[in-house]
Amino acid sequence: MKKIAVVGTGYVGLVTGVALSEVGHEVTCIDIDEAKVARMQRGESPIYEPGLDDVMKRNIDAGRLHFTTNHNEGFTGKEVIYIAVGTPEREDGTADLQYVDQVAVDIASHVKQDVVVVTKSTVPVGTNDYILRTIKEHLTNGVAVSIVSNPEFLREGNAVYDAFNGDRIVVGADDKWAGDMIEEINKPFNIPVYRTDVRSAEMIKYASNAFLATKISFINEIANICEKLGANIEDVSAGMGMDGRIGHQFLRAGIGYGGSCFPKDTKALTQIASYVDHNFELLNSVIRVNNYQHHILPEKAKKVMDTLKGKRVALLGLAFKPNTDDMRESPAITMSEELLLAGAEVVGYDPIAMDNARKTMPEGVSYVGSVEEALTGADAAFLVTDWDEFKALDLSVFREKMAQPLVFDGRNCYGLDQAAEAGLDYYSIGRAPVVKGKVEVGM
Ligand SMILES: NC(=O)C1=CN([C@@H]2O[C@H](COP(=O)(O)OP(=O)(O)OC[C@H]3O[C@@H](n4cnc5c(N)ncnc54)[C@H](O)[C@@H]3O)[C@@H](O)[C@H]2O)C=CC1
Ligand SMILES: O=C(O)[C@H]1O[C@H](OP(=O)(O)OP(=O)(O)OC[C@H]2O[C@@H](n3ccc(=O)[nH]c3=O)[C@H](O)[C@@H]2O)[C@H](O)[C@@H](O)[C@@H]1O
Repeated sequence: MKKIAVVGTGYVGLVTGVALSEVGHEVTCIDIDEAKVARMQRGESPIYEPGLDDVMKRNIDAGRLHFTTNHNEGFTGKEVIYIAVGTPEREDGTADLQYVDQVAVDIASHVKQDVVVVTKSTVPVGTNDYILRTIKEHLTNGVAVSIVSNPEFLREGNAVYDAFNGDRIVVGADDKWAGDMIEEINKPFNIPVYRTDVRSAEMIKYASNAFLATKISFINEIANICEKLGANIEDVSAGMGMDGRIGHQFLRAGIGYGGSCFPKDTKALTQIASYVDHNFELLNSVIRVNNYQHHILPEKAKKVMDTLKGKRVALLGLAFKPNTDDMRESPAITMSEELLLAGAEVVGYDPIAMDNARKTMPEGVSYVGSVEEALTGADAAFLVTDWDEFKALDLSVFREKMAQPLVFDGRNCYGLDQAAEAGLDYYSIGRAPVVKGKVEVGM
């Protein structure tokens, strides 16, 4: 079992540290955020992630998982250091590498023994070479350093499950012995390991996210066409997905992808391509389609309602997807900006993300503590996030609480017949509208 340091305790760093300790390694997680570290030392996860607290507490109690703000203390005696700091988007869409840069300097100033540096953060192709150069330039003693690219594929909300049941672990190493060491560390997970060189591993991460984003934009385009032609996107997706070459996953039409990674990684990949004079036309279109899709519910509402001015609109769900409190690039943000601009009164409710929503949503949105409160007196309801709580609703609540039962569903949470039976006026994605309790089949 190895002695490991993990730098950065966002989703990726914390889940990586917790998972490595769970399989028996001794792990110290380092973060510069003192409040966060204090919480983690008490066994509290700073992020909402189902199941994470339990595994975290178990390993702290077993003495295998530690947290510190001190790099020197964290790096002492460690054979392996994982980098898991953020690589956010700069204004021009490129990846901001300032945190990675800082970690490289931190490593160089503090390591006192030979070390393998493992990059978990999503970084542009060539960055690992650059990190290694930076470390070597700043080294204060003559230790040997090697670098491995080991990109992360976890999904927020499923992060603990993914850590132990992922489809593959990618190990990109140009030094075979360093790659062997990281493969060995990951053996207890029993997940297939894919070995490659550093640059290919870096590209696998961007290409995977870009491909999944492409599937989503593709199905959203098909949905928008279905709607005009009187076809049903749910049936179309199901029928397409039965082809094993296509698969069912990431064919759910909706209001476009959000979150901390697809939006930033798709833009970063178009920039990476542009450095080598390649215009990534397909991915540029994927991004454009997604931007349009974020506006699709307010656009529908503008068409159906005479005006949004003075109308009370309930937003059900604010997080970018269910089972997370992450608001980064949530479609709820663009949507509420547009509704407020059109003069609507916007009321938001989310089962988990309310605290983060208050920090990130536009000013002017008000918040309530339940679905019922959100719907009371509302002229329209927007389903933004497909939380189980909303999917399980007795649809009579819309008729009972709202000024009029007008529902715009961005996630196709309900069947058309179900909406019709409940007497809703119901507009969803890529399907026929339901008007006055009747499905308007055909064109
Ligand atoms: N969020 C996700 O689901 C996934 C993220 N990724 C990638 O993983 C990387 C990390 O993303 P998140 O976990 O969302 O990060 P995050 O942005 O939520 O957290 C990063 C953490 O690093 C800390 N930090 C910054 N500089 C530091 C330093 N010098 N020393 C110690 N700590 C430092 C910050 O205080 C913060 O707690 C990004 O490159 C992201 O693209 C990859 C797969 C999934
Ligand atoms: O690099 C990352 O950060 C991660 O990005 C995504 O994970 P995540 O953003 O947590 O969530 P997803 O479940 O992929 O959903 C992303 C967005 O796509 C949307 N989506 C997803 C699937 C679908 O069929 N339709 C659809 O609109 C979701 O609502 C959400 O807004 C990838 O799935 C992870 O493999 C990757 O590690």
